[in-house]
Amino acid sequence: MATHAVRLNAVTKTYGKGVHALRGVTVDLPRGDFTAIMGPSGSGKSTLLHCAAGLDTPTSGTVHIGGTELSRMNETQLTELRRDKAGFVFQAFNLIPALSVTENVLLPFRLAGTRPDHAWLDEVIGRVGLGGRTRHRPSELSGGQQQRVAIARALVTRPEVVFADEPTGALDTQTAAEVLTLLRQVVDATGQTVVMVTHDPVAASYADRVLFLAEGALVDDVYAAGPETIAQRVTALGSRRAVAC
Ligand SMILES: Nc1ncnc2c1ncn2[C@@H]1O[C@H](COP(=O)(O)OP(=O)(O)OP(=O)(O)O)[C@@H](O)[C@H]1O
Repeated sequence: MATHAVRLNAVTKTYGKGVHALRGVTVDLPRGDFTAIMGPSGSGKSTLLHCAAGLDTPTSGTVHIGGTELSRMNETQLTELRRDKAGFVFQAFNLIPALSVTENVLLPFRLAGTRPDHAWLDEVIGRVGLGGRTRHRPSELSGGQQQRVAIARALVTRPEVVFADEPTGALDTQTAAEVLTLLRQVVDATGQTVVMVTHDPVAASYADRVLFLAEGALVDDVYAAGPETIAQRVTALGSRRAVAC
């Protein structure tokens, strides 16, 4: 079995004729690791996440999720791969307003036409602390609770990896801390792999490893770092960029 959850090899992404969003990114994201991706606006964080998750296709290079290589897949195969092997958490929660908490969490099974494992469903809903709210609609929940529903939905299929794009971007500091603690617990308790894009050094400090991107290239990484160290590295990226310009 592959030791990496995700492997990128020499991944480039060029938009149109001249926007080099990724310039040859090579990185392994080991199973059971919580990785944060940081970098200035426009450095390629979301593009990297989207290429790693099969939401976008690299211009060149290869992406593996587990043992599966994505570049040879057609759109239908990629859709199935995303459904079976990836979970997604976005800044905007992306819940269906007319559905209850349980129905939102079960959505991946509804879309796939498969049966859920109800014991795991109950465990996931309990884990995110929504056991007493299963019949509520998203509008009856706080932002943090809605993001917990999205996290449960991302976990319920037992994906190879959970991709989170600014999951705390719409939350206040306290609620963000609760959501990040939850993600950390999920990684520690279940060995889940999480990859998270964030602008926030405090959010990134919950990760095992932080990757730093500048102008489409991986330029730095750090393990088990606190917010201050991470913030210093981000500042250093800014000056490196200014020098490069
Ligand atoms: N669909 C697209 N078409 C053209 N250019 C794009 C597209 N998506 C991204 N880009 C460009 O690619 C570069 C990287 O964008 P990306 O969104 O990955 O950066 P980011 O680091 O996630 O930025 P932010 O922190 O502002 O969200 C930017 O120059 C952006 O303008």
